[in-house]
Amino acid sequence: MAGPNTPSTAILTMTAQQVRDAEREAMRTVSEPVLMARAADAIAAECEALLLERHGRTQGCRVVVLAGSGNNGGDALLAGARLHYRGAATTAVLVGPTAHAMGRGECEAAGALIIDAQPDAPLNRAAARQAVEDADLVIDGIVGVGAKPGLREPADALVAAIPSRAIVVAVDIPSGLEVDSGVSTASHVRAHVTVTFTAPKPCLIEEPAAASAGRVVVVQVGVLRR
Ligand SMILES: NC(=O)C1=CN([C@@H]2O[C@H](COP(=O)(O)OP(=O)(O)OC[C@H]3O[C@@H](n4cnc5c(N)ncnc54)[C@H](O)[C@@H]3O)[C@@H](O)[C@H]2O)[C@H](O)CC1
Ligand SMILES: [K+]
Repeated sequence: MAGPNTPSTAILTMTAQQVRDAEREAMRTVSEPVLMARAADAIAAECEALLLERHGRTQGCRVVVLAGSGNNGGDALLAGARLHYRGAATTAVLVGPTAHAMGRGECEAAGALIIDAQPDAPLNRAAARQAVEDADLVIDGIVGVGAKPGLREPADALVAAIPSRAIVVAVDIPSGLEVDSGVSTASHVRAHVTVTFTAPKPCLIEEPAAASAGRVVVVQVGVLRR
């Protein structure tokens, strides 16, 4: 609940549309891959700090990236590739009908394991589920500000399989939440930390949704608040 010194959320937050407009403006001078690389650097640094705090190392820690089709999945895949280069064992689980090309390419180049959980392939689904159950850290890149609320299959079942001991880091928002409100009725990710870009979104500030975001880290990637 807001206290006397808490600024109004209208001042603090940016809606999905406001972020999209600001991002479009920024991309007149900075390319999308550069913005995404900055986002991925920040996500990977946060994940590494969490793994060091919990396990004393990154080396050998099992990182699972749940990646949807959009740029949110791209950010998460790029972060997973960076963690793999730093000694973590990254598994990228693709939960959308397509995968972000640059993100997938960087995971492949790094040597991370890639499981496409989308086609109706029971073996892939079982392998994806096992990877999630074994994870030390899960990066939620299922959807970001481009999303409609709720989780679809296979993401829904995979999120339900995340063990309570795993650290969960959400990219931009916990997937499944309604970006611009505090409503949290649809199925969604429950994160320990949310790494968000440019400004917090309303769902990261307004209760009850905010309870699913955990600690919120706001990262400036070069998109100006307007
Ligand atoms: N704001 C910034 O400065 C930057 C943000 N970045 C990241 O980009 C995403 C937004 O990416 P976008 O491609 O526009 O959308 P999403 O990835 O959120 O999702 C689109 C994708 O998801 C499908 N979809 C929609 N709803 C659902 C659902 N409920 N379940 C499953 N799939 C769904 C839809 O069909 C599309 O295919 C932002 O959040 C940041 O992470 C930039 O990387 C850097 C700058
Ligand atoms: K997300």
